Amino acid sequence: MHIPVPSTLAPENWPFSLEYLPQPAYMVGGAVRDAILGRSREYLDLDFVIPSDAVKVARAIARRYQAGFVLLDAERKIARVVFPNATADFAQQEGDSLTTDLHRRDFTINAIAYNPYTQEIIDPLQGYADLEQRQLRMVSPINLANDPLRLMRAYRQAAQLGFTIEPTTQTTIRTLASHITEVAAERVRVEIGYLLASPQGTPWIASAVKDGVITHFFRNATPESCQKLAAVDKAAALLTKNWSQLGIELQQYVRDTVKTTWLGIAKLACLVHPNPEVAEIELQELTYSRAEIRAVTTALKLFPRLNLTNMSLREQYFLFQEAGIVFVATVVLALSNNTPVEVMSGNKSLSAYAPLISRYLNPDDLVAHATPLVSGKELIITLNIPASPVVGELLTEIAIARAEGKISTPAEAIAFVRKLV
Ligand SMILES: Nc1ccn([C@@H]2O[C@H](COP(=O)(O)OP(=O)(O)OP(=O)(O)O)[C@@H](O)[C@H]2O)c(=O)n1
Ligand SMILES: [Mg+2]
Repeated sequence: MHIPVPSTLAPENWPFSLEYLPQPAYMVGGAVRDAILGRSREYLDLDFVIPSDAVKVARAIARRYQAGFVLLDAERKIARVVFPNATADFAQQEGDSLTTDLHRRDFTINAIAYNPYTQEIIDPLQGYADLEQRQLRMVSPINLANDPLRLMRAYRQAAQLGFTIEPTTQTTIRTLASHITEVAAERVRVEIGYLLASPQGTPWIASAVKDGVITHFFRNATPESCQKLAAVDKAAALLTKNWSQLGIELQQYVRDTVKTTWLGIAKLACLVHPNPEVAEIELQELTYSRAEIRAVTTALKLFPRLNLTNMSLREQYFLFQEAGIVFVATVVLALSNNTPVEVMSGNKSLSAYAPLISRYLNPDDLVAHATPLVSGKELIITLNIPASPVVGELLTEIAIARAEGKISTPAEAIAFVRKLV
């Protein structure tokens, strides 16, 4: 079958010139797949297969373009060149022909090659037909067993591409599910991260749970946990509709080294064991960062409190102190846990959170974003008291009294604590 070459594949769109590639050289993987699908990629990530000297080629290109160079796998000869707006991986061809190399890959849609010199698409596994049918078909069961991360990649790519998993492939994945434990935890975490971040991720996480691919990491994950994920999606959509700023925050995480968004944190909280201590162990084993683990356990601990009615200002103050920036994930979790998916469309339950959300979104709010009227040092000097935990307690009382409108100046704060000590 003749497959038209998408213009987006052309070397003019690459971050380096074709003349630096030996002949032959092939582009493979996600970039070819996505170009054929007409899918635009926010970040250019190219994969090349080169019959020999792949690492040398990569090194030469990195040098010529003053780009970053990373030797990814010395044994299999894979190197990465990092450009300002793109990454290109150069891998030595596996086996003695391109066809052999393509036969060692995970899914047929990822085993299509493009020869930039001849402008040919090479598709020995009929990946194009599967692209047209929008399905992930394994190249072979052995390939899945050889690198069991591929079991999870199936769900992740189905979610990202809006594809289905071809039935025989899915049956094979179920059979091989227990092999997922052979994979480095970090690689698993990355796949779970993609699934959590994908707008279509929830039904595919549910499939992966059902097929036994995720349950080795989250032993408590059940079909009910997956219903909670759906409720989180719905809660996030509702909150976002009413408070657009929350929508922006849900997609963000303070530290950019950490990829999990607040929405992802809320979803993780549905998958982990409900006991925060057990959850912590599960997340540690998956190599989540301390910040991510703390975010999940904090949201788990705090969300029931958001469902209390008539919280005093003092209670609200402590809630915000403990939650900090995890408030966004906590409120999503509270809304999703409190209300069944079917009735969540009514605004009744939503309005229960409105006062807290307004406080959180107002940087001048004295309950959610308390700033000190006086410092601990000032208290120690003015009141002539020793440094001790009492100072912290007094500062808290000042902050609460200020939020309650009882005091508003440093002088009033000092007078207020004099009566306390
Ligand atoms: N466990 C893996 C990882 C990758 N590949 C092959 O290597 C290619 C490039 O891998 P990668 O960049 O990780 O995935 P992509 O399919 O390119 O998807 P993405 O859009 O996430 O980059 C894949 O298309 C596939 O052919 C594989 O067979 N098995
Ligand atoms: Mg890729």
